[in-house]
Amino acid sequence: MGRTFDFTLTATDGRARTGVIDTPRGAIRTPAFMPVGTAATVKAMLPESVAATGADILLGNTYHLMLRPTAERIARLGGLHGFMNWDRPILTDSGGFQVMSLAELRKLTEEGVTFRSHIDGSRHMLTPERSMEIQRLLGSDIVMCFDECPALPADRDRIADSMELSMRWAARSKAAFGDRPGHALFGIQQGGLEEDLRKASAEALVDIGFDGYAVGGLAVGEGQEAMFACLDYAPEQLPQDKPRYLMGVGKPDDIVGAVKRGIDMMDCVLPSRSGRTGQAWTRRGQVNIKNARHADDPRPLDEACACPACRSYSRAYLHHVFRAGEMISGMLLTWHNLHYYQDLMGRMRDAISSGEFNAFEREFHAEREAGDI
Ligand SMILES: CNc1nc2c(CCNCc3ccccc3)c3nc(N)[nH]c(=O)c3cc2[nH]1
Ligand SMILES: [Zn+2]
Repeated sequence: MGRTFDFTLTATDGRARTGVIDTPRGAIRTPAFMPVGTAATVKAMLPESVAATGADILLGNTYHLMLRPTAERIARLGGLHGFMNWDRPILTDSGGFQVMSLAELRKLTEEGVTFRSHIDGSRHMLTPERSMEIQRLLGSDIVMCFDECPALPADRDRIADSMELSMRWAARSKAAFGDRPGHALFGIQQGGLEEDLRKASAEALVDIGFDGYAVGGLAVGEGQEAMFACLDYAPEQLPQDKPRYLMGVGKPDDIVGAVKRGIDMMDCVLPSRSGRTGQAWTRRGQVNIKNARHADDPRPLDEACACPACRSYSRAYLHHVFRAGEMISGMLLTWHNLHYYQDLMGRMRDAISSGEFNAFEREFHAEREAGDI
């Protein structure tokens, strides 16, 4: 294992970029999509299957793992990589976002957030310092600052106060993180949809100094148009020589639009969560496999797809096992969706490398208009 964490840009096309993040546990090709492994598992997938889809890195979560089985237990067992049998890079979120969206009886102060577990009601506290300790115990390669992500819509004063709190927490996160060669700490930009507040947040983070920078506070109900309007300026407020990570995004067309606007990394529960409900993402749009029209269809989900579901099973079979509630249904559709997302990222990396991103984007949208899927 080397001891470095380095980002190298290999090509740009307009504002879109492609490159590689070298870490001691392996390289991350960007733009990258990171599957979410909430409770130390990418639901319905074996780790080797996640790797087979082309994922170079996956996400873990401070909030879920601190509650169960606790970070201390995972550390005693050798850390998250050994625990969940994934030896490539892991990025962990800092827990703040999940506390605000999952926990009960939350109390937010300058110090941090106290809350009750959504699992058993036990009382817990997360602070920048505790979040850094948990992520160190987990052994994650990319650590996220402890931040506050305000729900939108919110008035400007609320957004400003929240952003300033997050910047104070970013400084405390950096101080608590210390100097850990081979491990990275990412700052998280806040500021809602306010360009000047986003700028102030970016400047505060650069002053503190991070190995990468996330665009936080989006994909919280503002809608694609408002998100893209913010991405028309926010990524370029962040250092161009460091990875830019857009948190919690998104649907395939969100991802294409974000890469077009200079984003290098994304994560979303959508491909795995929707796979478990029978929603398949294909080049030609979404297919709900539970729909009766698939009951006798001998064709694969997507003729152009090389995943195990599309190579070896018919729509009729997938329709049947979903209707019957069989476990293989979620396994096959999750695998397909994660494969489709990684295939999309690979096609974008290639398009940017050959200076053909605009042609790629046109083709991407044209295929989806084709209809009849
Ligand atoms: C969906 N929209 C959205 N997600 C956001 C997240 C969470 C990103 N996903 C992490 C995750 C990890 C494991 C399991 C599940 C999720 C954010 N995280 C932080 N720290 N800050 C944000 O501003 C922020 C904004 C977001 N918007
Ligand atoms: Zn497939």
